[in-house]
Amino acid sequence: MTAVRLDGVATATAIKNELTERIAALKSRGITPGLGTLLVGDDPGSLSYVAGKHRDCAEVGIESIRVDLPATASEQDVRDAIAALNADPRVTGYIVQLPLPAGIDENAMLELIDPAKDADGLHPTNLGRLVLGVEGELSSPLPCTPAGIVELLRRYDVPTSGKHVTVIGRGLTVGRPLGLLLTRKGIDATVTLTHSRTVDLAAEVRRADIVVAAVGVPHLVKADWLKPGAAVLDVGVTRVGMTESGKAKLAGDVDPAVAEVAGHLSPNPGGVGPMTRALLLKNVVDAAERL
Ligand SMILES: Nc1nc(=O)c2c([nH]1)NC[C@@H]1CN(c3ccc(C(=O)N[C@@H](CCC(=O)O)C(=O)O)cc3)C=[N+]21
Repeated sequence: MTAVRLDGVATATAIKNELTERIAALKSRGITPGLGTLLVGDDPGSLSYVAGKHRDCAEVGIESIRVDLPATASEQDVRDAIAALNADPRVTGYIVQLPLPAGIDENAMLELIDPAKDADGLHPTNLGRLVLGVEGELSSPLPCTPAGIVELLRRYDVPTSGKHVTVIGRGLTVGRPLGLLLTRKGIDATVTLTHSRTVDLAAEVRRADIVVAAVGVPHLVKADWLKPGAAVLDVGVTRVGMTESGKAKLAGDVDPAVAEVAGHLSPNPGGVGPMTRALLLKNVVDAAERL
């Protein structure tokens, strides 16, 4: 068997095309959506993700405002930058790129974000609305990677209702909110949320119809762990060296041999990463439409 490729690049392009019309409609009402990014330090991965987000904005006609602080920035510097983003009328939504350097209290910084401008859905109010299952008028931004994963499954008609999903990783940006999203009414999956203390991870993966790997352990998920035909989403990325031309060599959380057993597989790169960025743009447009 060779798995159907869950093409995140093509799907993200489709989403961006849909957003372009909504952005034009906002502009005709005099509202220009603007995405702010706050990056602290010079981690090469984070620099590359932030650059990608600004490229995406340019592509769809969202203004983008970039704030970069040096790795030596104090917590007060970060507080000040967040206050400035909250006050800046050009910024209709923004993200604080994670992780922040050691010594800066990440949770405390996330609490300072104006929930109405929280493009990542990581402010406690918005995470709380995800737990409450608030939908409609007050609907909150969803964390971008979980929303991107669910959207990728939906657009490829991979059923979730009543299906068993094993999520590997309990981090703030992926595993933990993904468990909440997948168990919402309308998505209706049964979720096993695993982590570094899980006993017999292979057994938890083996009973899954859908496996989401988001831990940053290269090639952790093996072909012989899978139920044949399962859908596999490879989210983690680890820099495992450099190519001769000086580009970073990246490895996902899923062993490439999984493609022979899985029914669907998201490549990495080219899978969930571009979807994360597309859903970030959607959060920005949603927030601007609520203005
Ligand atoms: N507050 C916050 N929100 C985030 O959403 C957030 C974050 N912090 N910190 C880091 C992680 C990681 N992340 C990625 C986004 C896009 C790609 C992506 O597009 N990757 C491309 C390849 C890399 C590239 O083109 O630069 C791909 O998978 O095809 C990867 C990783 C968002 N994150």
